[in-house]
Amino acid sequence: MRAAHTVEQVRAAEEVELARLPEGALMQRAATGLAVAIADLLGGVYGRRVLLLVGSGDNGGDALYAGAQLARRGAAVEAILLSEQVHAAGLAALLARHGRVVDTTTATRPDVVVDGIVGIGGRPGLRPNAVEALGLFRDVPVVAVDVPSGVGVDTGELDGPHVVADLTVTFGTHKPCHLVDPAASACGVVDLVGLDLDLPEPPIQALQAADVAVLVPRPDPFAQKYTRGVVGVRAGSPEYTGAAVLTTSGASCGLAGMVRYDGPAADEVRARHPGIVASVGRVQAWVVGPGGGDDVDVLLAACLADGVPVVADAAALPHVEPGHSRLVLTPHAGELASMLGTERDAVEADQLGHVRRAAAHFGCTVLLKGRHTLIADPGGRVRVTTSGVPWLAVAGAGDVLAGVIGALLASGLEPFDAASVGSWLHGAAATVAGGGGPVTPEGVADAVATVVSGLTSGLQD
Ligand SMILES: NC(=O)C1=CN([C@@H]2O[C@H](COP(=O)(O)OP(=O)(O)OC[C@H]3O[C@@H](n4cnc5c(N)ncnc54)[C@H](OP(=O)(O)O)[C@@H]3O)[C@@H](O)[C@H]2O)[C@@H](O)CC1
Ligand SMILES: [K+]
Repeated sequence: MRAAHTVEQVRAAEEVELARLPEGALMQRAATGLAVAIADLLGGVYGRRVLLLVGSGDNGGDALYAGAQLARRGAAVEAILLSEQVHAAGLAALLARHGRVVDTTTATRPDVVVDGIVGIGGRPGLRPNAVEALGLFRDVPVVAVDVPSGVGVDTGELDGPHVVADLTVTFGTHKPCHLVDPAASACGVVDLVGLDLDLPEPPIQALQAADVAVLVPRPDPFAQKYTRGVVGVRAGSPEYTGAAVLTTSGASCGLAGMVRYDGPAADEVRARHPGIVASVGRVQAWVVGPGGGDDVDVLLAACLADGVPVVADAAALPHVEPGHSRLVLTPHAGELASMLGTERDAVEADQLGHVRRAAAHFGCTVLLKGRHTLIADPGGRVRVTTSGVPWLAVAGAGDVLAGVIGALLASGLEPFDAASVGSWLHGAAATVAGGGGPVTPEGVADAVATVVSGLTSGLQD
């Protein structure tokens, strides 16, 4: 599990550790991890040129100490000081190793720029002198210390100028900005240097393959199709039969024991999946909405009246009312904006805030689709999916996702787990299906079983 903690949580944990350790020890640990990561990126140290951008706080201190370590190993290290006051001991360490203080007119072209402008104490945005310094060598790789300066650390928002890093070396734990877009897209690769902090339960997590392997349902030896769960799909309309085929393809990923289809595209659905039963009967979960027509409000009400968990997607979303705790809503940013009475841009700019608001308002699990899909429960807990690929942004992929989540609900997973596991599998399936290239939604649906078998093969009793 990759965990992200808020600035307040990190500060509290650091305070305990700072009181326990000799002065400066924690920062030295951070700086050493940073220096190692920079050396890895450069493929060596001796003779490399490093430019440090140093702000007024301890983030600049980390950069200065790491610079001193690199200078000791033969790098030519220069520092632009962006504040009259910088970390004095860090600066002394750098100067003692023959590092040089320069300005924007005297800096030499470096092999790497190290962003030590601000860390977790920073406010969003950058001051003009930082913007100027960052503009000096635009094509040189940037390593951000702890966070790319200027991003909203706790919110994942980008409000004003900010660093765009190739690598971010963070300390102790991830922060929300490392996982949540749009800020996560400014982090590049994120490298975590452990500090042995005693941290509380993280408010934000990103499932990893090992976590999904534990959560994914596995049939017991005496399972039969009904005990594994039946998922019902009410999707498609005479105009949109494809949505019915794709939603049932997701539902047929093999994670539930049986799929029922109730809608106008039964012939198309059965042509692709002969095992699907096209009649109404008992189900353990419903998926409703993809490609839905005029009667989608009636169908949603019928699904909810069954008292089983429901995935509401696409055309069903505008008809959802608060108060159904076993509901999973799966909007994209535009749909969520309509549901909350705001603009798409506002949702995209503050994805974490809006998904949490929606989960609290509707009192159920909400999954906001995006590059890093977010899943929130009404209590504010959030999971982030980082397994996807850009090729997954393709028409029909959302129908497949709704089907996969429906299958997981039918198999007995709780809504928050079903949504986050389904989203992770969907992303991983796109990676498998595309092999690094384009994917079709059908290909993604077919690849879910391969991903699950890869996960569970190591867990057989
Ligand atoms: N605690 C620990 O044990 C460890 C901490 N560690 C490290 O410390 C970092 C946190 O350090 P920190 O608390 O000194 O805050 P930090 O982010 O460097 O600077 C804040 C100062 O910058 C300023 N400022 C604010 N916004 C700004 C902006 N947009 N643009 C420009 N300037 C801005 C503002 O000062 P002002 O100039 O406004 O007076 C503010 O006081 C953390 O990220 C990690 O790297 C590691 O070594 C591990 C051990
Ligand atoms: K930084």
